[in-house]
Amino acid sequence: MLYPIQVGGHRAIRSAPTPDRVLKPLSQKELAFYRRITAPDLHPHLHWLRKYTPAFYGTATLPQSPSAISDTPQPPEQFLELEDLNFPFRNPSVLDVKLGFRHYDDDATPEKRLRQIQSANSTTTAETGLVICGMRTFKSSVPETCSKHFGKTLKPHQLPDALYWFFHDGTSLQRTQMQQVLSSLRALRSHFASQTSFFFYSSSLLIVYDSNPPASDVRMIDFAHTVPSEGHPDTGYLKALDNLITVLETALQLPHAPNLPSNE
Ligand SMILES: Nc1ncnc2c1ncn2[C@@H]1O[C@H](COP(=O)(O)OP(=O)(O)OP(=O)(O)O)[C@@H](O)[C@H]1O
Ligand SMILES: O=P(O)(O)O[C@@H]1[C@H](O)[C@H](O)[C@@H](OP(=O)(O)O)[C@H](OP(=O)(O)O)[C@H]1O
Repeated sequence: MLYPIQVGGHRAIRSAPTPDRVLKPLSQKELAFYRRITAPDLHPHLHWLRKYTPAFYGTATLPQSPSAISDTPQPPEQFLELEDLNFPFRNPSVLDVKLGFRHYDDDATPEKRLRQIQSANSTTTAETGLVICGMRTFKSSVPETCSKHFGKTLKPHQLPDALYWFFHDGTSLQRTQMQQVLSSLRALRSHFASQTSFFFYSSSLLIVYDSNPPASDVRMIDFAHTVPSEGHPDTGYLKALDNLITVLETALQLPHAPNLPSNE
């Protein structure tokens, strides 16, 4: 069954048989990353990563859905079984924001590199290292969503407006959850600043909150292009994280509801 609260991404997440888990289509680099950070011999300097990523429960296979265009039986599909980050919340509002200025790894073909560079140059990524890949938020108990296409139409100066919109539940700005998220981002930043093990290309933060009861969570997701950095810091991700903190601080100071481009 398709997972009902997917806000970003280009491949369908599935609901897992266990209710607090999701299934994400498997990619080898993402599997390698989760195996590395859950390995018993992970260096203690990297243990913080386990707190800021979904719990990993191994791999799972599902039979392929029958194809409309072929009678030939297809091999079963493989998935990563991950903690469902929305599970603890009653009405989760969810934001997927991609961090970093470079969204391809060294294995990308020249064509893919060019596509990703052009995409970065035409969005908020080029200036801020941030691009909104999707969100859903409740306005007076009614869910509203924004696609990645909406995120791509934003100009850098509109990012605080977009976060204000995300954290406004139709009645009031959820300042407590914004402050909680800011604290989590600052804590993540302090861990991240000393890591020299990975480049997190094309990785996102999933920010989740609820109005009632007030609660929030911030996790790193999407490691399909996370690669060993062999002693080098990921300065692009760190700069993007700094910018996200500034954007959220600015959103908290906005005097009134902002004007945003229409989500058509
Ligand atoms: N562990 C999780 N718990 C809950 N929701 C999740 C989880 N992982 C992913 N999602 C949902 O699925 C979406 C897509 O996830 P993800 O970014 O990992 O996919 P992707 O297809 O690799 O993305 P991209 O197109 O950027 O490469 C997220 O925006 C989020 O809504
Ligand atoms: O968000 P956008 O602008 O749509 O860009 C896509 C996004 O970067 C995906 O992560 C990437 O898939 P992979 O993670 O599988 O590389 C996809 O590559 P693709 O065009 O090769 O599918 C891009 O098109």
